[in-house]
Amino acid sequence: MATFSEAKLAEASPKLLFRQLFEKESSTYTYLLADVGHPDKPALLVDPVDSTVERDLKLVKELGLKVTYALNTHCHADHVTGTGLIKGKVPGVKSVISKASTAKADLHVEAGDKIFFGNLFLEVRATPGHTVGCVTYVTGDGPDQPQPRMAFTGDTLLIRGCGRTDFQGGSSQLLYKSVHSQIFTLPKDTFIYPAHDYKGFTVSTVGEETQFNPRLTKDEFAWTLFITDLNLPYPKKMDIAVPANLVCGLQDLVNNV
Ligand SMILES: N[C@@H](CCC(=O)N[C@@H](CSS)C(=O)NCC(=O)O)C(=O)O
Ligand SMILES: [Fe+2]
Repeated sequence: MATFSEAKLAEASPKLLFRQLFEKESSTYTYLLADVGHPDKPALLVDPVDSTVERDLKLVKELGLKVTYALNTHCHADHVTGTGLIKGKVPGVKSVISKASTAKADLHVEAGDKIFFGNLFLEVRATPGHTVGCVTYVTGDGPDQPQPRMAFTGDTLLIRGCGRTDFQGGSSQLLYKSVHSQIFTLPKDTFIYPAHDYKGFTVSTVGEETQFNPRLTKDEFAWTLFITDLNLPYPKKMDIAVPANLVCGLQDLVNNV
C-alpha cells in the first residue's frame, strides 16, 4: 500500500515557479526555477553570481524552496560564479557545467542530458562558439512541461545580440551554427532568457530573434566580417574570473589548500 507521501508524490502535478534576477555590475541574469507542484519544491539556479548569492538564497528560503542544482551555461569571463559558494552554504547542492568547458563541477553535462527538478527538467543543447563549452538549457518538451518552452542561452544568444567569440576557444563559425541549428529551430514562441543584457531587455522569443537579431540574421559571410571586427575590450575581471570559474568559483580556497 502506498504511504501518504508516496501517494502525494504520485499525484503531484508539476508547476513551474520562475524568477529572473539581475546582478548590476556584470549585467548578469540569474534564473531560479522550481517545481512547486512537488511536495519538496525542488529548485535550481542558473548562472548565479558570487556577489548576489546571499540575495538569491534569501529568496529561496522565503519561497520555501530546496535548491538541488546550481548550473552554469559556461565558464564565465566577466564575473565569478556563485555555484561554489552555494554548495558551501546549502548542503547537497550539486554544481553543473558542460564537460567541454573543462571546469570543475559535480556534474558534467553533454548534449541531450536532462537535469530534473521534481517532475520538471531542463535539457542540454551544446551551443559552442562564445566559448568552447557553452550550452543552452531548454525546459522540457512534453504534456506536463511548461509551455511555451524557455531557453536559457547563456552568452550564445543575447536579446538582439550575441556573445563575442574572441577568447576561451571562441569560434564565430561555431556560434553561428549553434544559434541556427540549436536555438532558432526551437518553436517560435520559445522564450529566450540570456545570461546578460546591456540594453535594458529582459526576455525575447525565438520568433523575435529570428526576425530582428541584427547579428544572427546576417548571412554567414556578413556575420563573419561583422564579428571579427567587433573589437571589444576584454572583460575587466577576466584574469580573476576565468581561473576562479574553472574551479567552481572557489579559486582562493583551492589555492589555500
Ligand atoms: N564590459 C564587460 C564585458 C562585456 C563583454 O565582453 N560581454 C561578453 C559577455 S560576458 S563574457 C560578450 O560576449 N559581449 C558581447 C557584446 O556584444 O557586448 C566587463 O568588463 O565585464
Ligand atoms: Fe561569457
